[in-house]
Amino acid sequence: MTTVIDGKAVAADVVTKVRIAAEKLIAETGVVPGIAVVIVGHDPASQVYVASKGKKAKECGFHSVEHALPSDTSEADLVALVQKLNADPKIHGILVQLPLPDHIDAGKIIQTISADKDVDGFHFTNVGKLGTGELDTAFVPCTPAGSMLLIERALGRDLSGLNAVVVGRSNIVGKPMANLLLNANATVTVAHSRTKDLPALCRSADILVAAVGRPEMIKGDWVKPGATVIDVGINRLEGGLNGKSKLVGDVDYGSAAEQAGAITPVPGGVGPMTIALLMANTVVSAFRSAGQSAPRF
Ligand SMILES: Nc1nc(=O)c2c([nH]1)NC[C@@H]1CN(c3ccc(C(=O)N[C@@H](CCC(=O)O)C(=O)O)cc3)C=[N+]21
Repeated sequence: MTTVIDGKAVAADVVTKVRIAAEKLIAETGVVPGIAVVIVGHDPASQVYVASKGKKAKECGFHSVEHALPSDTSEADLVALVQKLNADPKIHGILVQLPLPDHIDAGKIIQTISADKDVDGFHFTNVGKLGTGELDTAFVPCTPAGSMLLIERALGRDLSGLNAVVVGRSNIVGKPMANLLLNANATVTVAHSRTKDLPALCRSADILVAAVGRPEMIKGDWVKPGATVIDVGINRLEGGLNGKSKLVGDVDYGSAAEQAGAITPVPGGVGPMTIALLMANTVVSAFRSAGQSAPRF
């Protein structure tokens, strides 16, 4: 029987733990975890994510601010805002929603965020700490960290001896995902558009993570029977029911679910975990700033 991994339920568990940790920190130190989300421009999908981040932050009892800037905001003005947030003692987590407009150098903005408040885990310091296994003081990117929690829950055991294949090599998902799996003792292969015989490689995976951004690319006959399949893709397709758009992953869910031992749906899989781990990283940041040992998630 295939297990459908309930990302929404696991995310709700994580959010409850975050709220309890936040209450404890507030009671013991008076420090209220604070998050700032910055969005430039009007991309409707981005606005939806930013709104749900604000809502979850309130649920966790955080101080939460949102800066919605016009699409013609200059790079210098955005740098100045990030510097102001870096210096603001009420803010423990800063997230600048990506992608940014073309006239702004996203890399420069990310490196301007203080590594201690980089709850996205994109700053070189945090990338380096993940790469060297310094997970106690790193911030790990939210989507791979959330995917890892789903994998651990689905398997309920150490990953030693298991083959993991990550399809996609982005800095945001593929590369950090590979590092996390390697840290957990899996044998990891990272595949991408130039990989030879991708279906055969995928069939070798006990853990298959799809993060390519191509709707329904990974088919059922690419999945090893019993494998754990994590679908990071969020692709909005036109022509769903009643002319509404339809959300699909990078995995062809119908055929893959027939092979997989456990599989994440889209929506309701990795997406809610991303937001939950953002809250977790923010409360951890607040604990660190108060000189307290941070909870683990
Ligand atoms: N600096 C930065 N950090 C991010 O983490 C970041 C970002 N920029 N830019 C955009 C992407 C996208 N992202 C998602 C978060 C939650 C869902 C999510 O909750 N999805 C729901 C469905 C939502 C829907 O219906 O659209 C689900 O999969 O069930 C999706 C996508 C975070 N991102």
